[in-house]
Amino acid sequence: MNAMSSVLKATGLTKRYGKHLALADCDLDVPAGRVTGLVGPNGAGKSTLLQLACGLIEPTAGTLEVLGGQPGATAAHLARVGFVAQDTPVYPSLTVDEHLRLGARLNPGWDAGLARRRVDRSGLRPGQKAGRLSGGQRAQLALTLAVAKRPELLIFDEPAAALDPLARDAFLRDLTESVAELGASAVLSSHLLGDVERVCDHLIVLAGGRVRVAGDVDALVTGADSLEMLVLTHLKRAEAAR
Ligand SMILES: Nc1ncnc2c1ncn2[C@@H]1O[C@H](COP(=O)(O)OP(=O)(O)OP(=O)(O)O)[C@@H](O)[C@H]1O
Repeated sequence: MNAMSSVLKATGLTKRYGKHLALADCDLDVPAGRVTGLVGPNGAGKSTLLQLACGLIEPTAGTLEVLGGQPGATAAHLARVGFVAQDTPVYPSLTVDEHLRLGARLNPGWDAGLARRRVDRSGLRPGQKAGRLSGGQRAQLALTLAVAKRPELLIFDEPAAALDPLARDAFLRDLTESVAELGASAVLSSHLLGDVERVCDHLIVLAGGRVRVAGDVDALVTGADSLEMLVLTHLKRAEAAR
């Protein structure tokens, strides 16, 4: 378990695409050792925040520290973060085994045993081309590639959205187990509030590029409130304030 107190710390974080303001002056402090759910309507800025956290794009203003450093600044920092992007992209013409070999070559901390165990357990055939995998199998492969880096932080952008209920159940169980096994932290964006309620113990609600609420789920969801009611209340409030 790492001793760091924040995995993600944003101060005045702002991202513009041309004239469009995707994130506006966001302050965030995501504690280590949590599974954080990032929720919000379409276009809220969730993918933008996660891409900034992976160093795929740069902020327009403000700062974002990930694991105490600048996202994606060095190969060593990249190795500490595992990212599973929306639609869980893989290389269609490479086989499952070739993906694992590529992962081993690109990542200094690659855990070949862990990767092999996950592939066996998910029933993925080593010789199968990734382009022929089902959505659920592709998500399992993408999760394996992210986890076998043994990152300190796993970032997931709606990874389970296209999965059937059984595949989603297996994927979420796997995700939770992987985070626990690694002693890692995770940030997961999702529209599926039931999934968030099941796996997350910290919550960020984004709407219109602004942080509407952030905190531990236990502290935020009190009394008769459910996580779904809490999120809906904040989203309706944000909508009314537009
Ligand atoms: N590369 C880009 N160029 C221009 N505008 C962009 C770009 N990427 C995102 N946007 C805009 O920024 C805003 C935030 O987009 P983002 O993808 O971060 O939202 P999101 O919360 O992930 O949405 P969804 O739930 O639909 O995936 C949207 O209005 C979107 O149209």
